Amino acid sequence: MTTPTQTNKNPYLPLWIDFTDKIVVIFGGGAVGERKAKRFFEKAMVTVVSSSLTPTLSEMEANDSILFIEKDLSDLSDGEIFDCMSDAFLVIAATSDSEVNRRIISMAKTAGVLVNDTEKADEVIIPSLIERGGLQIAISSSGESPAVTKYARMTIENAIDDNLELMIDLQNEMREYLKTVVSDQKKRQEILWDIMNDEEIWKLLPADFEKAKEKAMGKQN
Ligand SMILES: C[C@@]1(CC(=O)O)c2cc3[nH]c(cc4nc(cc5[nH]c(cc(n2)[C@H]1CCC(=O)O)[C@@](C)(CC(=O)O)[C@@H]5CCC(=O)O)C(CC(=O)O)=C4CCC(=O)O)c(CCC(=O)O)c3CC(=O)O
Ligand SMILES: NC(=O)C1=CN([C@@H]2O[C@H](COP(=O)(O)OP(=O)(O)OC[C@H]3O[C@@H](n4cnc5c(N)ncnc54)[C@H](O)[C@@H]3O)[C@@H](O)[C@H]2O)C=CC1
Repeated sequence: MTTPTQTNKNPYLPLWIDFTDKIVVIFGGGAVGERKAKRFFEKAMVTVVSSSLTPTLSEMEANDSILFIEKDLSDLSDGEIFDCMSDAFLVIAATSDSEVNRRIISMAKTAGVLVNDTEKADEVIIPSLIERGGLQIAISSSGESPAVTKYARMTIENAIDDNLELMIDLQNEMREYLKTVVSDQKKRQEILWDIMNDEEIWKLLPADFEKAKEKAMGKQN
């Protein structure tokens, strides 16, 4: 019998997770560990376990942006590695020693902690990310070509309207306001799309937000 999951060969799905107060433990403080630390440090609590750090990671440690545990992982027992990841929500295996990475991944799986393998697409993939205020676009090639993922990010960044963040602010204010004055959801939806498709509002946004809002307010009549 064929189930829907069996016909869909790509097993990945994106999720948006709130990382506040979550612990991310990155093993390996090289170029890749640094890129991953930059992704997470403003949202989560990041610990880097490594025998060395890049200059940028050292600076981040000095600023208390990350916690650094200086260890040669080859010298550690399984128990000691477990201790490093015991409170983690996500573990990232990013050392240049493949054997060490395999050990970390197998231990994280045993401990039931989510794990990102930087050497191949495994349980968790770290995507490319575009952020414009509340809007986030995550991109992945399911591990098939990180270069294409990066290229797609740059292409999409160039295609995004510069004023998207301002439109998000306006839409957010308008949708909250409309909920209080227009009881019919379909009508609210129509008004919001009317605002979105108004060239003049897009032009007003960077010049005069209040004027753009005035014009948007006029749409409810
Ligand atoms: C599976 C994955 C594991 C993971 O989650 O880390 C992984 C694996 C590997 N990447 C490798 C190489 C490169 N990685 C990049 C860039 C990024 N890699 C990222 C994610 C991922 N990389 C995950 C899959 C993502 C997906 O699904 O598409 C991004 C999106 C996020 C981030 O890391 O921040 C970030 C772009 C950020 C941005 O700028 O937008 C470039 C581009 C460049 O720098 O030019 C290159 C060189 C070119 C190339 O090889 O394509 C190698 C070594 C290959 C070798 O030995 O030859 C492996 C191991 C392997 O798979 O062989
Ligand atoms: N996912 C991705 O985007 C990419 C992944 N890779 C993979 O990422 C891994 C790391 O690559 P880079 O950061 O460029 O290497 P790197 O050489 O810049 O850094 C490796 C780090 O691991 C640490 N390390 C190595 N052995 C250790 C041990 N026994 N104990 C403690 N720390 C140890 C080193 O001190 C160093 O900080 C490689 O396995 C590579 O295949 C490479 C490029 C991109």
